[in-house]
Order: sequence, then structure tokens, then C-alpha cells
Amino acid sequence: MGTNKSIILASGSPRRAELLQQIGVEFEIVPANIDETPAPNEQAADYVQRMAREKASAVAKEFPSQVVLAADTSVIVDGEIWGKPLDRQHAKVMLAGLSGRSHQVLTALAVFYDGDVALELNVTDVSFATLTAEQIDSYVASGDADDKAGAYGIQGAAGCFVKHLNGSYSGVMGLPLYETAVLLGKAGIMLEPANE
Ligand SMILES: Cc1cn([C@H]2C[C@H](O)[C@@H](COP(=O)(O)OP(=O)(O)OP(=O)(O)O)O2)c(=O)[nH]c1=O
Repeated sequence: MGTNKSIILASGSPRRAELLQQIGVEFEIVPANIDETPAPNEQAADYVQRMAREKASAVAKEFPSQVVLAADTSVIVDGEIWGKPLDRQHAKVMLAGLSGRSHQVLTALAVFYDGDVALELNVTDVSFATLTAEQIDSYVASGDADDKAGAYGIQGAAGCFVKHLNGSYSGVMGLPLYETAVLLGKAGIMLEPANE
């Protein structure tokens, strides 16, 4: 697949870049730096959409004539918003909290184009196996939990913690590809079959 125009990915996440590349979109990376603190009593879906919109908006201000895409991923447990772990001890607490039960992963997308903004939200239910303390300790020691919402990356060793998923694998990884194509289509970026 290929596109007719290059966009800006307002993200420092290597996973998002990898996923966008997977569907043949041409892009440049300009990470956004925003305050990611949830507002008091902010609902999870509102929070991730606000974050995605603020990331895209911050970069769109610098590049007003470009199409700018941003995303935000949070893990939701009983309505609580879990972002990235603060440290490795926190990562262990998070994984113990996910063990043997299901949670939701919310990824919001925002695209700024022609002075307009469009949003999409992906909600995926993920069911975790019961994890032993040894599994949690060795996974956290590997460093893979450090920079990921909910302290796990489905695309790495934690893939074997996931018993069942209902929704979008790419959404859990940080960039739901179906919704990305829908949004880019709204912004006039059509995904085309590659002619290589
Ligand atoms: C749940 C889960 C999250 N993640 C990652 C995706 C995101 O990079 C990260 C969630 O943090 P985000 O705050 O959404 O994104 P980010 O800070 O990494 O990047 P940016 O704001 O610049 O776009 O967790 C995985 O890679 N795999 C998973 O299974």
C-alpha cells in the first residue's frame, strides 16, 4: 500500500511509527510534549481523546498546512486510567493488578487537517492469564514494561500473558490501523495499493 502525500506523526512512540509504516503511509516524526495528567473525575474515553487531540494540536500549530496524526493509549481497570509505570516497582504492581482478569485498552486518534480535527476511539478488551510472581519479576527486569501503558507490550514477551482479545491488536499496540485508515481518509489521505 502507499499514499499520495506525506503526513506528520505527532508521536515519539516507535510502535506507532512501525504500525504506520506497515500500512504504507509516508510520514515524518515530530513528537508532541504535553501535560498528560488526567483532570479530576475525567472519564477514560474523554481523557484519551483529549490527549490525542492535544498532541495533534500542539504539532499542528507548528505545521498548519500539513496533516498531523496523534494517538493516546491507556489501560483501563475498573474505570481507573493506567498510563505508563512510574518505575519498575509500580510496573510489578500494575501487572499483578492485570493478572487473571480482563481490562480494556483505549486508544484514541486525532488528525488535524485543513484547520479541522477528526477523532476516532478504539476500545479493546484484553483478558490476562494468571501470572506468577516469577513471571512478573522476570518480565519487568527485561525492561519491556518501562515505557508502556499498563506496563506491558502485547507485541513482545507479554504476548503470552494475553489469553483472549476482543477488538484491535494494533489498537493495543498504540495505533489501531482500521481507525487510522478511516481518519486519514477523512483528511484526504487515501491508502493505495503499492505499484512496486
Ligand atoms: C498496552 C500497550 C501499550 N503500548 C505502548 C504504546 C504507547 O507507546 C504507550 C502508551 O503511551 P502513550 O502516552 O499513548 O504514548 P507515548 O508517550 O509512548 O508516545 P507519544 O505520546 O509520543 O505518541 O504504550 C505498547 O507498545 N504495547 C501494548 O500492548
